[in-house]
Amino acid sequence: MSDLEIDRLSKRYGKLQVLTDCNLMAEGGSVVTLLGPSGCGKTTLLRSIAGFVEPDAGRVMVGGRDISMLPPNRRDVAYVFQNYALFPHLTVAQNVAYGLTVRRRPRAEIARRVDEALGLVALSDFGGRYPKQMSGGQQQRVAIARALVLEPQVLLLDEPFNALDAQLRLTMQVELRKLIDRIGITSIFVTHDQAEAMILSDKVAVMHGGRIEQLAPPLAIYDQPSTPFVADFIGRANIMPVQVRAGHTQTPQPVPTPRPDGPAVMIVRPENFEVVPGTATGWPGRIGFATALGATIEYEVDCGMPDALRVSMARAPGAGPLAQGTDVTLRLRSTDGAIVLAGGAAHV
Ligand SMILES: Nc1ncnc2c1ncn2[C@@H]1O[C@H](COP(=O)(O)OP(=O)(O)OP(=O)(O)O)[C@@H](O)[C@H]1O
Repeated sequence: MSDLEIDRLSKRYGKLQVLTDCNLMAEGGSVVTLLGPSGCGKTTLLRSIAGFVEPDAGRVMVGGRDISMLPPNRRDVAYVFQNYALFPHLTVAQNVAYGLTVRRRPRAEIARRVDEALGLVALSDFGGRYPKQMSGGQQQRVAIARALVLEPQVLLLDEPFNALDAQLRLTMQVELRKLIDRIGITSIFVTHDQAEAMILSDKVAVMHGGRIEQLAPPLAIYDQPSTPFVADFIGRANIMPVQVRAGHTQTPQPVPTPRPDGPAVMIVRPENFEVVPGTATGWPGRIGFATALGATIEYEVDCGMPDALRVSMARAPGAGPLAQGTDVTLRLRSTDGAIVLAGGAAHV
């Protein structure tokens, strides 16, 4: 159960700065997810931990030991690839045994550890099969067993569920989280799927343009995003320019904030707005789009801002949405739930 620490890691390819001053701490036995849009540097950071990429600056420490200078096979970390990378001509057991075989472990030890690893991923009876005789989810479990058999200090997983359909993906996410809890291995997981990050992670590192913009537990990121980009990437967000004066936003419902006077950005989650017909205290607007999704009703309300404001309200049994074109007022359910950040939303 070793801690993993990344200290001011940077990497550039030619003129392209791919990682800038990345800091990250994963406590022993916890799962940290690297989450961000395509090209933000997630895989490069993961590969730097594994030793497949040589950073220009910074350190990687496992259990307090600096492993930055070690080759990949001496780092005590295991890597699960997106496409499983199983050897088709080897059986499941031989695939799982591979890393131990090249390390020339005694045969009896290999047999015991392969049995244990297959047991961990609930594939004890499948050792004699070939990869092509297994489903996608089973092949992914073989790939995970092949990593775990090495008993690494750190498990690195690069979008391991990409090839699976939505239902199986969800099952595998839950299974993987339970497995990691059971064996208590520090794990770093790459995904661009925010729901996956919420399910799997103790902490999420939201990456943007080669930087880690926020590192925090998933709900803390949802409730207290540190930048408009993070707010928009995790869940849905209404992002509104506002003015702050004397500790409050100058908005129809003033929101208290410690920010100094001047321009700021207010973030309101769609479920923190409610639509009330007619005029009241709040943002006056007109319903531009309404749809009932079963459990919720979703509105887009034109309040004279560049973007319509989005609202998500619980649907009472039998109730339908208000008609498009209805004049309404948007109200905050909770001023505490509105987030006020420093001004200059240009980087959203
Ligand atoms: N070996 C390389 N040489 C040059 N540029 C590279 C190399 N590897 C990655 N890059 C560039 O670095 C940037 C980050 O790539 P990376 O694969 O880390 O992103 P990512 O966040 O994992 O993206 P995705 O979600 O699409 O896999 C991209 O612009 C990519 O083109």
